Amino acid sequence: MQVIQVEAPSKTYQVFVKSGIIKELATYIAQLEKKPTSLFIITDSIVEKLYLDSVKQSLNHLKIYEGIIPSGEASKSFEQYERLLTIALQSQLDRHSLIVALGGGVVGDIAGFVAATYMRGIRFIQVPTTLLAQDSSVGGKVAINHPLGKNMIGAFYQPEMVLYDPTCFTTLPSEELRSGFAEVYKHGLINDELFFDWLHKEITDLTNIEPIVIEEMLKRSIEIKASIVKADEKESGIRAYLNLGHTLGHAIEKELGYGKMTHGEAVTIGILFAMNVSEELLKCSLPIQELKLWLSKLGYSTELPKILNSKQLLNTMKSDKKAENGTINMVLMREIGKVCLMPVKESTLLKHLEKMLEE
Ligand SMILES: NC(=O)c1ccc[n+]([C@@H]2O[C@H](COP(=O)([O-])OP(=O)(O)OC[C@H]3O[C@@H](n4cnc5c(N)ncnc54)[C@H](O)[C@@H]3O)[C@@H](O)[C@H]2O)c1
Ligand SMILES: O=C(O)C(=O)C[C@@H](O)[C@H](O)[C@H](O)COP(=O)(O)O
Ligand SMILES: [Zn+2]
Repeated sequence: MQVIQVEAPSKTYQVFVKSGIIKELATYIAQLEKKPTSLFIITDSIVEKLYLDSVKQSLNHLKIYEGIIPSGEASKSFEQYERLLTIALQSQLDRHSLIVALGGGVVGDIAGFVAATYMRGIRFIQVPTTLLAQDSSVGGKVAINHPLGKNMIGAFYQPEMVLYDPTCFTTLPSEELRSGFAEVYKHGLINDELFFDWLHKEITDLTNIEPIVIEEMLKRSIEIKASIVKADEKESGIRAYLNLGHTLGHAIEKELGYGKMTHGEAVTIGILFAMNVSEELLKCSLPIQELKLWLSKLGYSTELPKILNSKQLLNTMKSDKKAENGTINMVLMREIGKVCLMPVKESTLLKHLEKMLEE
């Protein structure tokens, strides 16, 4: 078992990575300082069928309620948020109840936001089932989307613990593996060249990764995220680096319609875009072609979908949470492992968007 400690200023907690851990929830819940009065398991319609029974297996001595949302990004909505709160109220959850977020980033984000706001905040634990969730389950960003922008309504609210079972990856479709892996190699690009080089060498087929490599990959990726969250929990500085590729990535997700392209695949296009802009503004040379080749071999599309419109994308990018007074701030790369946050002129962005749309 790998145990990674997250020392966020507001709370210290542990991420346990262990095959089969979803069947041992009761053991971990018993370690909480105060026993929960009831559990509210929030999951989605696909994960419910695959894993809910296994999770419930060890929990039969506790009062359990369930909230199932439809699978997919469109569920990070006001409608599902209200529905979950209604179930919580009807089930008479109290301040000592515990929310269990069983699923990927969508479930983790909405369930965490329910936990953060129900009766002004009750405890929750993350039980991630996707590769992407090595990012989303750690660090306490919880949110829902607004029709006008991604993750616009949310909070910083840390879980009590994260119980991560990598055997869940065996049922993940390949596009979801790609989505998750984007947030893994992103951690290498922003913080650790050696890790990025190791990934580049080891990962040649996302559907066939040795368990030992998965374990190492999760450990290092979560350590990087934890170290950044420790230094800057509420994103007043370096936490913004975790947003590499997201200024455009989030705009792509919103413009295509939530759920049309996976988060990580949109972020990948956003990362390539940020690298193009970085080369111009920081006068650096980045291995863009090499990265594109590797990503294409892994099945990623590295092109901006042609149905998108550059001006519309730019307009959406202006409402990115890193923008200040209408100026877009982007995470740019100086070299692998070294990034910075910089204001970028609209004309520069538009030029690179148009160039990418012509490719
Ligand atoms: N809070 C954060 O710090 C943070 C970080 C990164 C991403 N995110 C958010 O996370 C979301 C994306 O998360 P995601 O990629 O996990 O998406 P997701 O939760 O929608 O899961 C992807 C798909 O896989 C299915 N699924 C989940 N686990 C499965 C399993 N083990 N086997 C088979 N199918 C399974 C789901 O039903 C869904 O259809 C986005 O909304 C993104 O904005 C948040
Ligand atoms: O944890 C963070 O900080 C991140 O930025 C991680 C991102 O991968 C994630 O997609 C996050 O939800 C984006 O946050 P947002 O503040 O840009 O909505
Ligand atoms: Zn992300």
